Amino acid sequence: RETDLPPGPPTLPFIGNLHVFPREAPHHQFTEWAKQYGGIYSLKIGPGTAIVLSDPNIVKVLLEKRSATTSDRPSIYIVKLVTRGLHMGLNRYGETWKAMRRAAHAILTPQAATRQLPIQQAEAVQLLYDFLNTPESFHRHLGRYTNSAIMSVLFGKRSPRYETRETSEFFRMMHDWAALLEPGATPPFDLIPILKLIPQRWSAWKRAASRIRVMQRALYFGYLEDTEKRVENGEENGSYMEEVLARREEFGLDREMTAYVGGVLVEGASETTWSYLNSFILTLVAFPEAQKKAHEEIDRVVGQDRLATLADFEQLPYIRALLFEVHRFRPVAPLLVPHVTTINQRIENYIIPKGSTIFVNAWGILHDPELFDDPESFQPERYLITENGTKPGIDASSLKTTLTFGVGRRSCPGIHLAQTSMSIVAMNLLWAFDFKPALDAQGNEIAVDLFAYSKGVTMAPLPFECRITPRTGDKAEIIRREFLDATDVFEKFEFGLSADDKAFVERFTR
Ligand code: HEM
Repeated sequence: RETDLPPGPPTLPFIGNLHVFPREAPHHQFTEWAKQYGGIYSLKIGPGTAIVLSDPNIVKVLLEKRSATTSDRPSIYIVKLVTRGLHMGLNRYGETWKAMRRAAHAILTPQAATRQLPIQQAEAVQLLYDFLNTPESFHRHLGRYTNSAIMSVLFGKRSPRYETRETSEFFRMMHDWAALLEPGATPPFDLIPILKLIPQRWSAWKRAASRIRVMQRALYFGYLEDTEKRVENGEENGSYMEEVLARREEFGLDREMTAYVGGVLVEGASETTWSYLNSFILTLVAFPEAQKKAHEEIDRVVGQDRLATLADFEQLPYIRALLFEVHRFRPVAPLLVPHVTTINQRIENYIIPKGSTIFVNAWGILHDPELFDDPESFQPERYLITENGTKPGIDASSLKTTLTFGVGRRSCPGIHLAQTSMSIVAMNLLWAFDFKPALDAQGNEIAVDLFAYSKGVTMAPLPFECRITPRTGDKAEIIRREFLDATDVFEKFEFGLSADDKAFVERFTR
């Protein structure tokens, strides 16, 4: 380890800290090391350097104030093989990324999220309807909802069922793509470049990369062509990609870039929102007291006779606090997505060399007992006491409630859309249902496991069971009626449905 670097675990010759680098749920080990080495420490990965930040003040200085020079991403060979430099979320910081990001910003404004409220609200109604009919499949319903909602606002085309081709094929592709990106899933091409020369016929990873590339392109170009056809037929429905297509030249996007802007936004939105909403339900089941308070609040403000709308959200401080607490308690991306510095950075008395990978240990920050009272306990109230949930009386102004959406120029462009859609869904799920532990054969409650999570770069609850029941018979009736009333909104987003999709849709509207 170079003498100017922040401290870190002892290294071995050549490999540095590679032998102790955690392969599963790295945020836990990163948080343990933070206790030992502090809010900024370093890891040597062969000749390269990784810096781990667990101090919100240092995160603010390095990633926010110096965002112009800390917004690169690591160069990952397998990403290049699959996307050839077209992935906004994983691309290096450069002209292609800038053009894509410009387009994403132009369409994902808070006002645009409001314009898309009718379809978001209608998709949430279908979610309630699906929960009502087959509550045991809630995990799948959430998957359909998140994918269909983002597909509707981006490409103007919804998926009435999880089995609808666009949704099921998308999740199949994402499953394989995420598996390929997991640390350790491929040989260390980036550390030992000679491995890149292995021919495809001897390399299962290269074959997987080619297969995923084909699937990804078929989906993303397919979405785009469907939108173009709709526009040609005069069937615009205000979807965001209609605007991107119209302003393509202004944004500096060629056809490949345009298809990938849309596709990568669907990637960014689907699994994150899905995993967040699963954590939301998991915590409601695990913490009945919090659920009771949220129920009381929504009954007081919204009443029994109508669904909740975004206009109610401001009147629901406890539910807003509950949503922040879910982000804190189980952040979707506990280490965000790694950044890379493009110049040498001097910070405290250290020098971080150009090209170092920077991990923001969001998990460590949000579970730091110096910042949060009893951080392992679930307490929405903490966000009613201080704005960012930290202990009263300490100076934690560098820490924003949006940390889980990233920092600086690479922070999440979908934040407004995500917050709007998750607020609508969370309010209405609380309005409509009780969430209770599943029962075993003897009728005893089975406690949910708050630690049963996937162990990769993002964390999602492993499938769990629970009992979801409508809170009153009237509410069940209101949901059925609202679902029928949503037909008019849905129709503008239903194109090219398969025979099975059509049969499904017609069953309810006839
Ligand atoms: C619960 C919901 C979501 C969470 C927790 C989340 C979180 C994140 C995080 C942590 C990052 C990396 C930030 C960084 O590097 O500093 C990110 C990036 C990104 N997110 Fe989200 N996100 C969510 C929803 C969405 C939605 C709805 C969209 C699309 C509409 C989206 C699209 C993206 C994209 C394209 C990037 C890459 C940005 C870049 O590298 O320039 N995300 N998100």
